[in-house]
Amino acid sequence: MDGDARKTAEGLAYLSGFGNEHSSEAVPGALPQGRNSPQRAPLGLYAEQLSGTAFTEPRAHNRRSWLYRIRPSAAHPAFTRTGDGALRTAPFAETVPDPNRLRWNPLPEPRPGTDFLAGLWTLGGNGDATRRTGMAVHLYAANAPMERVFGNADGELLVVPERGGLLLRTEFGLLHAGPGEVALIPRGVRFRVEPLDAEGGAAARGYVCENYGAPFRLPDLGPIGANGLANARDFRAPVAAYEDVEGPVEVVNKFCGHLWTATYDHSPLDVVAWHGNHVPYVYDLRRFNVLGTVTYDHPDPSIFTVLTSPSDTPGLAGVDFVVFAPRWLVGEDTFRPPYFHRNVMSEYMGLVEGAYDAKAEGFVPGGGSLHNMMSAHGPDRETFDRASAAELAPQKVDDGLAFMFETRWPVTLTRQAARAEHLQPSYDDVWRGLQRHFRPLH
Ligand SMILES: O=C(O)Cc1cc(O)ccc1O
Ligand SMILES: [Fe+2]
Repeated sequence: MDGDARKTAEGLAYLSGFGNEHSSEAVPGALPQGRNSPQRAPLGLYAEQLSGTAFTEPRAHNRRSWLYRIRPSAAHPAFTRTGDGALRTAPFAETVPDPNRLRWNPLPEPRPGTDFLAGLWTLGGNGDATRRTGMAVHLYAANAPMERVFGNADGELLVVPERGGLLLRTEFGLLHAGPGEVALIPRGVRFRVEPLDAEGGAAARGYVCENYGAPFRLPDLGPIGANGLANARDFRAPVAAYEDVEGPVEVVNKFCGHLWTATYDHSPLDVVAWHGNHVPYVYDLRRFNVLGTVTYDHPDPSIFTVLTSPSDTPGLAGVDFVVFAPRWLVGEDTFRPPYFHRNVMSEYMGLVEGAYDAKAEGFVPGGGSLHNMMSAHGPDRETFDRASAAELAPQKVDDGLAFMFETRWPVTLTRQAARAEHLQPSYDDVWRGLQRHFRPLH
């Protein structure tokens, strides 16, 4: 059974560790021993493999799981096209890539009865889902539980709640993620989302990075050593839990950018036992071991990488998930906030709570900013003036939680993002009025 499972505050049990060969059974004896495909699987279950990487990828990166389920996934009728709503997928060609610095306010409140899938709204992205490369930035706002089940063939989904918690019912079991945590649903894994406990009946809100490329993994630590940043043991996978439901269940499948639907005669969340490493997980960003300078200068934000999806070029990520978590700043003779810069990578940033140390105003929880490849950005005028004059005592930055999806290619906007009412009209103004201070000595 799940001897190593630990329960959290929400009463859910989890298995700990990133990339582990986990195993779990909701009914004792459901998991075959010594082989994956016995002639007859225990308890009359069907055995099924779910591959997240090619069979032949190196063992260190290979992802697959074995599922023991009431019906095989193959037992379903044909899918037919359904509306894509506000969901868009790479390649993104609705607009011309924009070199401007852009910033959005939060999404408007959704209509009552909006579930997580209907509440997904795509901002933009890059690459090509059919080539399993690139990424998309989505936001979500949901005020109703999903009745239907969703699965995404196009990539994995990294969910970053900003307001309200989410209960994720997956083929592998239940996960809970609230603001300050992230949840990852691997490619192809079916799930249903229930928004929980957003205050005053407000919609649950957040961000989603859809990663078409190689599955997110922990970054190498190089000279940092064997510990630090996100520690593997803090990632939590669910324990097996299944629905034994006979009757119509709608299953929606995102495939190469479009939504397809089929009505099954049973719930596909019918996995009684499983083992493997292609599994959903949650991670509490407050566990991130933030490293930084103890001498001088502002280090590059790569030291804040939680998860990375590598490309074929060593050191070049398809997308990195980076978190700006509470930390001490002690740099001497140092401009401490993020520096002015132009980056070959493209940066989408969001805010889970509080404020961000490069922006005095206008970058708000639930909103986001995009600084595409080579666009000049950094501290706003107010932050520059304040930090240039600040007394450099040790300072705890603990009034916010920001994050970045940093990607190798420019993010091309969807039409709805380019025309959105919640797109801020004069973001450039935050860098207006930066005074010249140059005084040549002669
Ligand atoms: O633009 C940003 O705010 C993100 C960022 C943070 C930082 O500390 C250094 C570089 C960088 O792009
Ligand atoms: Fe930046």
